[in-house]
Amino acid sequence: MHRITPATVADLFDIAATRRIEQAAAAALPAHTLMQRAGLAVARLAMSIAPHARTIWIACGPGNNGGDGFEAAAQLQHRGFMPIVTFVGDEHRLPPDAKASLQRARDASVIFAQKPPAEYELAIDALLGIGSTRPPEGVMAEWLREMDTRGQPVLSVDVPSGLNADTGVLLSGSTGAHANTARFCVTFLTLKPGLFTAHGRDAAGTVWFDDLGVGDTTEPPTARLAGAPKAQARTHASHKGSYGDVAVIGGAPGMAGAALLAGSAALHAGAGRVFVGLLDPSAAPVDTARPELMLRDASALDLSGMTAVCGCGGGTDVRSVLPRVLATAAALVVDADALNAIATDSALQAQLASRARRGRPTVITPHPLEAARLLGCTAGDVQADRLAAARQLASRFGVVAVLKGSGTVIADDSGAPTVLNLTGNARLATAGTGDVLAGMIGAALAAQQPAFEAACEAVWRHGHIADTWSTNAAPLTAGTLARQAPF
Ligand SMILES: NC(=O)C1=CN([C@@H]2O[C@H](COP(=O)(O)OP(=O)(O)OC[C@H]3O[C@@H](n4cnc5c(N)ncnc54)[C@H](OP(=O)(O)O)[C@@H]3O)[C@@H](O)[C@H]2O)[C@@H](O)CC1
Ligand SMILES: [K+]
Repeated sequence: MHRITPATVADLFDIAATRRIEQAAAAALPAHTLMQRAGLAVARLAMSIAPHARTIWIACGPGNNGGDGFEAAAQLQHRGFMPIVTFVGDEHRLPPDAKASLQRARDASVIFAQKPPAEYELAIDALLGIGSTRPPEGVMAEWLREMDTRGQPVLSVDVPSGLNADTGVLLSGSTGAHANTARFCVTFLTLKPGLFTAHGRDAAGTVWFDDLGVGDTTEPPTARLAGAPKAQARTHASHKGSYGDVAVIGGAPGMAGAALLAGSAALHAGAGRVFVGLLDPSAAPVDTARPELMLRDASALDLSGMTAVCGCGGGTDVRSVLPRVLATAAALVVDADALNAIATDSALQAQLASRARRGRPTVITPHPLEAARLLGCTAGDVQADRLAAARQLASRFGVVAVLKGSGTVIADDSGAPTVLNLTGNARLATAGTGDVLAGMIGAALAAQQPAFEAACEAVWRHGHIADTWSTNAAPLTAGTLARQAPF
């Protein structure tokens, strides 16, 4: 069993693949072995989360997830803890593994109760796993709410109950995201994408993985965790030309700050030279705080040898420069208002899609609403399946798509597994952090990194700054974030 961190490199598998892996493994082992291993893993993690616990509430559901809970109860009872099981379901309709584990819990003299204990030190959620098909309701929903509000740590078995393990969507009725409840999840056989995006990260908390001794699989992964990027060594004899030129195009009247933030981020992320082409004709000719940034009129920049970062603070004015940017930029990051302009203009969409055919790398960085506009759907549709939405964007426009949000998704149209990013936190929920990310990706592209790798690495580093920001330090603003951009 090991803990998943932002440094973890691992494949992720959807529910269908997990079922196939489970079936193959179960067929090769004596009956009930997998569930006994799963229950033991739950008990071990429970003991390490709450070593001094006396009472442990285990809520068990009607399927094999509940079976894992019964098995954990038996194990904890043998180790001198007091597990109290509440069960919702029909004992006679339990699957065979779960039925056997229920018997083992009874044989171990585990206490079964109708209601959760008045006092407990840890709750184990074994209500629903990957077989969750609809929103939990009735007593199940009540117990999930109770776990969420009692303030004691919660350990989810396999997946938080009610969470779709493929998409990370939490079906209504369960909450799972109460900020004051410490949450843990031990997941079995495979890591599931839904644990790491949409509601998944809040609902699961700290994730542990146990392959139940099954080892590697030949199943193709659904997605992957890419881990920490390697530090980029720079040769001594390199010069500013070695790291390329970035041109930020944006900053319509009143919004110069967004373009300057992206420029600052590109600079700190190691770009050789950074130009900022402002769309505001009355903008100051120099940014005295960052004199390294070369401010220009957007229309005066020759982008043919540059990486353009287009859209930051672009307003509606960015529309007029987009045809030239899409046609001429050697490499391109399309962000914010440039994405909104493209979403409403089929000619610009065709131009964007034509870049791949011309061998020009392009990364787009939408948040869910921008993604929805590009796909002609709602933000809710995008959030309902973030991996699918990112893949659709990538294939429709021939780009690398970075779908921002909790568990940023990075997809391209090469057929390579989609990447889910594990860095970042709510410190990034402040204005301008998206501009900083666009600038960081721009710097990586300008240094000739392949677009998918550039996007994955910049997203990881951007989130890592927020993750390692000291709680005693001043709040992390976008300006500070840009200055921390590492290379
Ligand atoms: N077999 C093994 O050896 C191993 C199994 N493992 C464990 O098994 C888990 C998968 O087990 P599973 O397939 O039985 O699915 P699970 O999530 O328990 O629920 C299915 C039941 O819930 C019901 N149900 C669904 N939604 C509901 C709702 N909202 N409210 C109420 N009921 C609802 C559904 O009913 P139905 O939809 O059919 O009406 C069905 O009865 C997996 O996540 C892992 O923990 C691992 O330990 C590896 C070893
Ligand atoms: K569960």
